[in-house]
Parts: sequence; structure tokens; C-alpha cells
Amino acid sequence: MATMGYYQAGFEGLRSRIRVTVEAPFYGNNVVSVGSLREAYGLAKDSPGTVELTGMPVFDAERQGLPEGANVLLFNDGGVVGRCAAARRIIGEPNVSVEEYASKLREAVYGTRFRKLYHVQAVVGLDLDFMVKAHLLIPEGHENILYNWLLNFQYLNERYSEMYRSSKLYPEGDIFVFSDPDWQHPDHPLGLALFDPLHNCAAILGMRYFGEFKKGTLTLAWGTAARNGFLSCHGGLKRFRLPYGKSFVMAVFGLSGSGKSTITHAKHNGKYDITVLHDDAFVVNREKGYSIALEPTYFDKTQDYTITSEASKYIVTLQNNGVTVGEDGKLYAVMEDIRNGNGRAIRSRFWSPNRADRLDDPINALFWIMRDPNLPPVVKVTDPCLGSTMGATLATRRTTAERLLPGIDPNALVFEPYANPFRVYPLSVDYEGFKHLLAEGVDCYVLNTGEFMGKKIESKMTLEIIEAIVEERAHFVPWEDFSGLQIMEIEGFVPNFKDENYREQFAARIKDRIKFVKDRDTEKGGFDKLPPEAGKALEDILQGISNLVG
Ligand SMILES: Nc1ncnc2c1ncn2[C@@H]1O[C@H](COP(=O)(O)OP(=O)(O)O)[C@@H](O)[C@H]1O
Ligand SMILES: C=C(OP(=O)(O)O)C(=O)O
Repeated sequence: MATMGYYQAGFEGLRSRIRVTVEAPFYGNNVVSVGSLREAYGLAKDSPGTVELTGMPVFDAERQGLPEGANVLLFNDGGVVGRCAAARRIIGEPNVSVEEYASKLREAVYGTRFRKLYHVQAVVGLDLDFMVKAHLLIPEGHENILYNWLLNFQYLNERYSEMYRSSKLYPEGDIFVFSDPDWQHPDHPLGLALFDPLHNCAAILGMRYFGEFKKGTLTLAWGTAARNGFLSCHGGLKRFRLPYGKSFVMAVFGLSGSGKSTITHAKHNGKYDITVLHDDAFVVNREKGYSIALEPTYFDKTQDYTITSEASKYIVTLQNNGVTVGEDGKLYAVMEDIRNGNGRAIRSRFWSPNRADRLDDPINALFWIMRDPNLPPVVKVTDPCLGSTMGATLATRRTTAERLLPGIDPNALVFEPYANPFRVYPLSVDYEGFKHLLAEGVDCYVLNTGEFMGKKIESKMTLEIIEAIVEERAHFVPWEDFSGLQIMEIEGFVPNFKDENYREQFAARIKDRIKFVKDRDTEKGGFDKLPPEAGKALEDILQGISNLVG
């Protein structure tokens, strides 16, 4: 899907005060275009503070558009090690004044006047049926962000320029992102990520963590997808081909750090022929069911890896990691989150031996990852309405990937519908979309990758559960008398409703979910209101708990 480059006569959809303010500085005489990944690498390598890891050459550098002999580049962002949701402001939401933010934005643009600004372009979406062009403007000094952005999205080489030209034109504007990581404002001590979703533009100000740029750009691309017949997914998707010829496609949805990448990239001891679509961002066509990856590479955690891990062979850039000198005198990364939490790497698409940018096979199962201590390791949800409601009330814990406002408890259970804090369109769009998939025969599971009543659910157990489901040997039994819920009876992890403490905690969490659904009726002026059936599906579970004691 090609988008419209510029504000043109006859395309009223692009008329917006924020968009024209964001777009104008792209044409200033202080702007320099960076046309290739090779050039971006050179700029990042020479940017002050960058560490070139001389002992870590990039695997197949030239095949990725990088110079021969390119090394992994590391850049750390000081005290900032994660994204900050609290800094996001969305035009169109109540209490977000266009006048206030347009004025702040005009001043932010003026503040870049005496600096060199780089303009880079990429496409988000890797198939003729979904391709959005995106532009980033970023001041000199932040070449590592520029380079990461160009690696993370698809830079416009000959092949992709040609594909983009052939893709269908939709009445949507290209994405424009204006940024200044050095911006400061007393009203915004943690920075400002301002989005005008209907006009496909954003400003990322006073923020230096690359994840803000990645998720900021995706926010707009996912919004565009939702307006044009796609389900927007913050998740991983992989296909298993079983030895006897069957295949199984799973999509797994979870908040940052909950296990999307661990599950998506798991190799399952080579038991299956696996194809990976992506571990973080894709879209599914609502009508035809095919899936498209939005990004070529993987921006993932490095906590579980060292430089000798197989996965480290594919690293292109690193953040939030240490460096030391090897016996050979060369520089190597020190990983495993020793320096700080949320160590990150961009790994190339070559990490997945079989990687697809589009999968036509329909999805067999959706998995909502929740780190809710009252949930057993896996629950099967057999009713489409309840399945989509569980996704809409996805309850989990935050991780080190997020920068929280002072006073916010990092361990509190939070609701993040469909694990997508980047939604800029009504929640009901996702509710109906996922319910439709489930009603069409896709299975639905909830995976707990955290703790169950104080007992850790290890990755090994989660992967075994997935394998049992994929091989159709998982045995699910009705969960008490709850209609639409089944569990696998795993020793030591069977919920005990005779235990009053467990029963009360479980009921309290269902009540929290009911409250969350009710609050959507009024919060943000009812923008995220769900249909009454969602609340009803949860009330039925609560009634089921009362029946158990009654
Ligand atoms: N049961 C589990 N399933 C998946 N990951 C788990 C589990 N238990 C612990 N983990 C750990 O949680 C982290 C998940 O990180 P990651 O897969 O990168 O998340 P995401 O891709 O969702 O951001 C990894 O360090 C992984 O080892
Ligand atoms: C990109 C990020 O999210 P995720 O962990 O989902 O990849 C991030 O938090 O920086």
C-alpha cells in the first residue's frame, strides 16, 4: 500500500495544523538527505560516543546494504534505558489541545534552526499489499538513532523502491516524524511524543531511546493499517511445519519483555520446520487472513544472551550494554543486563533461517501473554466473545523496558488491551477484529509467562505447552464450571478453588477486569467503549466463582 508523499490539492485528508508544522522543516536549507544505509552506518560510526565493536563484525554486511567489514556499533543513552508511555500525547484525545501542542511544536522546530538536520526515508510494511512510506528528521549528533531507524524499518534500496512504486495507492499520507532528542520543556520533564494519528505525523521531543522512534513510527503505521482493513498486531507470528505435513500458525501478543521474542524465535530443538514472520509488529488482513511483517529486523532484549550465543552472530547494533577488550585486543560487548536492565540489540533478518515477509496461511491460534499470578500456565478460551474480551483486558506486569513516572509501582498489574499501548484508534476496532478471527475458527489461549501463585513458570514449560498444542496432543479439561474456559492440568500448577485465598484473588482480578471494561465507557470520552457483551462475559465468570462457594 503506497501512501501520499506530500500535502497536495484535492487531498483534504492531509490538512492539519500539526502535520504542516511537522512537515515544513523537512524542506529547510539546514536539511541533508541520507540516501543509503551505508551512509547511515558511516555517520553512526563517526558519531561522538559510538563504540565500534571491532571484535564483532556484522554477519553478511554487504547483503544488508552495509559496507564490507562493518562492525557492530554500540551506543548507550545515559540514564534513559526504556520507553516512556507517560510522555505520549495524542491529538484527538480529550484534554490534548491542538493549539497548545502546535505552539510547542513550532518552537521545537525553531530550536533546530542552527543545527544540521538529517532526513531519512523507509517503508513500514514489507509487501505490495501493505507499504507505508515514512520520513524521519533528526538533528546532527543523533546518528545512532537515525541508523537504527533505517535498520529497523526497510530502507529504500532498488528492490523496495520498485516494490513501493508497484504497490496500491491509498488515500493516506506518508508518515512524517520530526524529532529533537535535545529538546527540553518544563511541562515535559520526560519528553514529549506527540501524535496526530489521522494525519500520520508525530514529533518525538526530548527522548533519546531508540524504542520511542520505533514504536512511535509503528503507532502511525498501525493506525493506518486499522483504517484500511487490517488488524494491527503488537506480537510475534510463526509457522510450524510438522513432520507429517501439517502446519500450524500461531500469533503471540505480549507487552514488552513478556516473551514474544523468546517464543517466536524458539527453535524447539529442530523438531519442526519453522518460518518466522516477525516477533514484534505485523498486520493481518481482516478479509483474507494473510499476515504481513512491518519490519525487516528484530529490536530485542539481550538479557538472555552473551556474545557467544548463536543469536549474537546476527547483531547489527547494541544499546544498554557494556564493552570490554578481548585477549585479541578487540572490543566485545558485555551483555546479560549487567550494565542495566533492558539491554537491546537490532538483529538482522538472517537470525531466522526461514523468514517470510508475508504469510498466506491462516492463523490457527492466538495467544495472549499475561503475567497475572492467578492464572495457570495456560488457559484455553473456547468462546470468541470471551476470548476477545480476555485480549481486551490483557493483564500483565511491566518490565525494565519501560520508563515509569515517579511513584508508579513497577510490579502493579496493568491492563494493556491486546498488549498494544500504541493504539490510536478505538479499542472496539480490535475487539471486533479479534472476535471475528476467533469466530471463524481460530483458537485462543492465555499464556502466563510470569509466576503462578509464587511459582515461576519457566520458558521451558511455556515452550512445552506450545509444542503440545501445535502437535495436537495437549489435553484440556473444563476449568471448574466456567463456561468457555479450559485448562491443562500441569502438576504443581493446578488452580485450587478450595483455597479461599486463591479464590478471592482470582475473583478480585476478574472484578478488576470488569471495572476496566466499565471504565472504558467514560474514559477518554468513551473512545474505547466496548460492547456490553464484553462485560457480560466477565460477569459470567464471576457468577461461576459464586456458584462454586454457594
Ligand atoms: N515462561 C516464559 N516464557 C517466555 N519468556 C520467559 C518466561 N519466563 C521468563 N522469561 C524471560 O522473559 C524475557 C522475555 O523477553 P522477550 O522475549 O524479549 O519479550 P518481548 O519480545 O515480549 O519484549 C526473557 O528474558 C525470557 O527469558
Ligand atoms: C521496542 C520496544 O518494545 P518491545 O519490547 O515490545 O520490542 C521497547 O520497549 O523499546
